Amino acid sequence: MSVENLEEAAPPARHLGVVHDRGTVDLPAARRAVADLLVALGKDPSSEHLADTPRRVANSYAELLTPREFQLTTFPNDEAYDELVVAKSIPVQSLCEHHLLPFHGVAHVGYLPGERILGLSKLARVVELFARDLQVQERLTKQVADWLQEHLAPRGVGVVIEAEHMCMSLRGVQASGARTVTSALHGLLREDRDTRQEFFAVSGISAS
Ligand SMILES: Nc1nc2c(ncn2[C@@H]2O[C@H](COP(=O)(O)OP(=O)(O)OP(=O)(O)O)[C@@H](O)[C@H]2O)c(=O)[nH]1
Ligand SMILES: [Zn+2]
Repeated sequence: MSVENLEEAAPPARHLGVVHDRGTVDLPAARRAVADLLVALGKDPSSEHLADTPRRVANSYAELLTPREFQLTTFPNDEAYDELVVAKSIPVQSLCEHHLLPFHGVAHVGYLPGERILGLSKLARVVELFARDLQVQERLTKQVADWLQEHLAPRGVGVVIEAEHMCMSLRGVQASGARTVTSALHGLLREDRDTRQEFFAVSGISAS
């Protein structure tokens, strides 16, 4: 089969451009601010050990706050697959907007296909899209669910995030190991008890 024929035989994929503009990081200003912070903390940013720290910290925040764009690739659900699709234990790491400290854990993202199915990697990419921001876990969970409902129009969506917050572990109450569980549901996963319980069971969450 020629290359052209192979391309013709490939399943039709639909690409939706995804741009999520939430402002840009001003790196020089961030570097200056980190140097000021070091001084405020009683440290000397001109010492050999700290000389490059403002640059590293500014770059780190820029990386953590800049979502990677991607194409939302979907395919026709030609086989009329009508059971849950769940991507389990997607690593999630984000920054708490109260303390600028990380929270990290896993996300379980599921949907009940309608007319189209989604390229599986996109479930993890949607989590990352919203995780690279200053967040609270509740908002992050809901943004992922809302976005999938809006862009994929499935018969249902479920998102569970389990995460440990460094602001709760390293400082303050120092509840190291405590994990927060949040969920957001749409469509049949919200309305139909059996479907919801199946999603929670597959995600390893007991839903009595
Ligand atoms: N709801 C929610 N709260 C969060 C999240 N991340 C951090 N927090 C909480 O945000 C709250 C901020 O409360 P404050 O009392 O203003 O901050 P604080 O004095 O540093 O509080 P402590 O952590 O209790 O010492 C804390 O209770 C954090 O645990 C999150 O994702 N969701
Ligand atoms: Zn916090």
